[in-house]
Amino acid sequence: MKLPESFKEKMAGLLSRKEYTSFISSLDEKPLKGLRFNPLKMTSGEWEERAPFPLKPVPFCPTGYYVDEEEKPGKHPYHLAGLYYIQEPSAMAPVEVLDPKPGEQILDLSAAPGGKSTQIAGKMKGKGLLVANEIHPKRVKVLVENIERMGITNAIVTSESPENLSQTFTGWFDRILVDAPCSGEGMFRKDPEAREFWSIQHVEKCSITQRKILDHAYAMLKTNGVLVYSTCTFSPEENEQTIEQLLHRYPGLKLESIEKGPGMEDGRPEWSIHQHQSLTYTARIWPQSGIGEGHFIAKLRKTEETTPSSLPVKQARVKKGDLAMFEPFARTCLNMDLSGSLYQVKQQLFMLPEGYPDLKQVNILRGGLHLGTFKKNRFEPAHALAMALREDQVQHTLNLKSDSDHWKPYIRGETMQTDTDHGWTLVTIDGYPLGWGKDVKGVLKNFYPKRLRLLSLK
Ligand SMILES: C[S@@+](CC[C@H](N)C(=O)[O-])C[C@H]1O[C@@H](n2cnc3c(N)ncnc32)[C@H](O)[C@@H]1O
Repeated sequence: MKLPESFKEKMAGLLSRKEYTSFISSLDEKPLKGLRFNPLKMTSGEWEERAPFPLKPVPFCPTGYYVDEEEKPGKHPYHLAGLYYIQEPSAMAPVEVLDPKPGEQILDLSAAPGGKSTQIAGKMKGKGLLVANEIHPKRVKVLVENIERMGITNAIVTSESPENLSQTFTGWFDRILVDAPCSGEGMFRKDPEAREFWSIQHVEKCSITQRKILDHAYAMLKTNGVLVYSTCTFSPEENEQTIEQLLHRYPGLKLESIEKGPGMEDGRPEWSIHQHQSLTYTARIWPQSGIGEGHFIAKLRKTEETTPSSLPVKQARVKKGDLAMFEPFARTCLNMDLSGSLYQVKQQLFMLPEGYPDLKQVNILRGGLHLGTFKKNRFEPAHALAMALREDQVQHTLNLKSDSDHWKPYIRGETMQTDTDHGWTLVTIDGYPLGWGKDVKGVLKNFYPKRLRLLSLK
């Protein structure tokens, strides 16, 4: 592999000769591919029964699997149904270290495209509140799509700088993940652009950004809260040195030891300025380990007393006339009660997650589960709602089978023939939702979102 000369020189200076040889030769091997099944939609037993290609478990992530190089998991309809998320295996490790629990308030500060947010949500089981934030306005759209595809109901998607977000959420979160923007050396096997873009100056620039992000993350953490910092790069400036400086700035933060399974190594105190031995508590994954492309992870706990912002819980609210449009839909289409937590923003209807705070100064792209849109005299359900339902929660389904090609016309946006007149119908693949159709007198009008039709057929 063609690598920047100054990168090679730097790594040769850091690693022993044996380590360097095995590191450099591993970069000539094929990158590892992986996916995580979605525990919000199925159990691991169901997944193992249904998995459409051969899989090998990722040792450090119970929902993670290695996928053979020749498989194309992005083309299977189970991907469209949100049954799994395609993710490089070592990127599955930080959320296992974060260890989110149902009912907690959790922030993913740099969340797009959503690999780690969707993993966090899987562990929260729909309980508590996940704030998935992405500063970049374009990238946040993909984040919303992935949150919706995976059927997540308890997330707010925001697009703010860490600085702005910390004005609202002082001392508020039980757990925060900072999966920082970095120089991406762990992407070298996967992404030629990462190799071309690399420079010593970029490493330095990233390390400055990371330090600023961490200052704001610290401010947003509760007393006793857990902060996990991760990067997909090898440079000490962005890893051990960033953590070392963070510990100097905040004596109230304590490093906690990460349990290392096979292939995970300790962080390197000798690569930091003050060589704190506790930096061995951090974890490194190297490509030569054979378990993933490369990551650095640190786990910290805040011991300093912090007064949390007092944020009032948002009150559910829908205009009476609009509610009268939603109710017939709910009565004739759903087998579940959604009333009580409904909230309206102009023509859009949402289901608020439990304990959803009233946020005035935050740019919110998705405040909970998008249920649908009030049109002229009718309610049209959202794709996000379809993706968050189970087939037993609706009255009418049209089930397509993944072992025939019948699902393809649906995701191309074509109408389909039925011999019924059921109205709103959940279209499923082997029983798992793909989207909505409206069945009127034997013809199912297609409501698979236009923006996804193109993506799905690529
Ligand atoms: C490594 S990626 C996140 C990947 C994501 N956690 C996942 O698992 O899918 C880092 C993210 O940080 C965002 N970012 C860039 N500059 C930032 C800043 N100053 N503050 C916060 N986030 C930033 C990038 O737009 C990018 O989406």
